[in-house]
Amino acid sequence: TKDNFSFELLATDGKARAGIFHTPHGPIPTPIFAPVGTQATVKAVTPEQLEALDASLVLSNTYHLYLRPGADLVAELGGLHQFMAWPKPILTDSGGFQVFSLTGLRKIDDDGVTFKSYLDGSIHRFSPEISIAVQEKLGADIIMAFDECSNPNDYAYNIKSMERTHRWLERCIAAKKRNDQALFGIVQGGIFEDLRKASAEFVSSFDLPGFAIGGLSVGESKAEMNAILDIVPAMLPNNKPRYLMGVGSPEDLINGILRGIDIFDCVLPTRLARHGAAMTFLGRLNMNNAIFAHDSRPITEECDCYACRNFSRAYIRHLILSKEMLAATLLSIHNIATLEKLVKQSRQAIFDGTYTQYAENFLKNYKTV
Ligand SMILES: CC#C[C@H]1NC(N)=Nc2cc3[nH]c(NC)nc3cc21
Ligand SMILES: [Zn+2]
Repeated sequence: TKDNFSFELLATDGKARAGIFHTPHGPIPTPIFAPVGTQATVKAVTPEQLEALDASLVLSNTYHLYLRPGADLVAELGGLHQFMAWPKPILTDSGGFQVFSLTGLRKIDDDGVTFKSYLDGSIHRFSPEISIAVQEKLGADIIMAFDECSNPNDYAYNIKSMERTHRWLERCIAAKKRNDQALFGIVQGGIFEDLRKASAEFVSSFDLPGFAIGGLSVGESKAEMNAILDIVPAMLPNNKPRYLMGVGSPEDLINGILRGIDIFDCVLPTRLARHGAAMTFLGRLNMNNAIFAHDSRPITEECDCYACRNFSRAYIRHLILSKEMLAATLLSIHNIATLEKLVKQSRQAIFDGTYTQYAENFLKNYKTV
């Protein structure tokens, strides 16, 4: 794994960092936002459009692809990069979060979990070894440790599930066979600083190519998330990428970068798009709104994405009201472009040593819904 992956820390500005994470499928400039392609597609967006958006990392999900079409089929067809025609870096989540959040969990024990398929209710088993084997068949560049995702507020249970997640990390490391995939450990511990410290120290004790902060963006308050982010990143090795799972909105990205996070992923830009909402640096625009009926302007004047270069707000509103599929494509392109622009501007500000001002200015103008 060593020679396939390396993290170059190029600049810091306070806790904010700018770098490059080198992978077998190319470099990932950080800070970076990764669109989510749960079932081996970023919904409503083609790989060609993602390339045009300068996306450099795309996520897919082990849980979903294991259930359909099956990891063996993906491997038979050349692995995820060939299967979804995405030649750049891919990250797969381990199924840890999904089996706990998406399905009626049947049973959890120290060996693994038994769960029901969200597709047909059939019974399946996941364990650290099974998750790693599936992720090795899928072939992503970055793979995640199999962790237990517990209620972030239950102290006693968090101790138990953190211990289990730590045992499972050791089993993931032992089960790994490929050396062209980077296994990221996941720091747990809910909203509890002492547990987070214990988890960060344990996970950091392994020489892994990168580290994720899990257990956030699972319903805790922004204040609770920021309090954890005020302390955890600095507990992780400075020379490895830090990945905040499932985050987030524009303001979450800014707050995460300010606290030393390098990699983000979230379904928000594409999910909002499918519900007719456009992301802007000032907040969200609900494109269904009648105020846009005669509005010939692009979604935002400053955006140079394909949607803003070619279409008016009135046209996009028409597509939404007509339930045309192009609405989801244009708004997804725009929303992904918006988050990629945010992280690109952040990276430049970190090189310029002006990130604090950039972040303050952004948060002042941004109206959280
Ligand atoms: C507890 C825990 C945990 C983390 N564990 C794994 N494997 N994946 C995650 C995905 C997430 N998505 C969101 N929010 C949308 N929070 C996440 C947290 C995790
Ligand atoms: Zn745009």
